[in-house]
Amino acid sequence: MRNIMQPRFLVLYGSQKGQAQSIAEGIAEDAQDNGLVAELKCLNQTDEFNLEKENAPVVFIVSTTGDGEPPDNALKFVKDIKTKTFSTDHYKHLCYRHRSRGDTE
Ligand SMILES: Cc1cc2nc3c(=O)[nH]c(=O)nc-3n(C[C@H](O)[C@H](O)[C@H](O)COP(=O)(O)O)c2cc1C
Repeated sequence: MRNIMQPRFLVLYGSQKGQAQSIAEGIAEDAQDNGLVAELKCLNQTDEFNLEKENAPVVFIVSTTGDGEPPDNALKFVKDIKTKTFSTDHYKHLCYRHRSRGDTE
């Protein structure tokens, strides 16, 4: 059971071949070892996180596949973000870091 006093953050990953997922899992394990609670979710688990209301820090770990494409399990998330129109302060509340995985610039 989660101790409500433990600082929580959210780790969201998108991964085609597993490397980004493995890094995300490593972050979650390290967090647990250091007294933090990391909720690990794939970006396609959209009913299990809500960035509109998220007040904990969010870490995105996302790889690139194809020709600069998002991985299959991040496609819907990316498509939704790209097709919606947001106000400039829509995600102002969000504290996040993004780590991309790829082999080209
Ligand atoms: C088929 C394929 C396509 C890739 N396309 C890109 C790309 O367009 N840009 C890039 O920076 N890296 C590309 N990469 C490199 C991957 O992003 C990199 O190996 C990454 O670590 C894979 O993470 P994953 O295992 O989580 O999918 C590609 C790799 C593969 C196998």
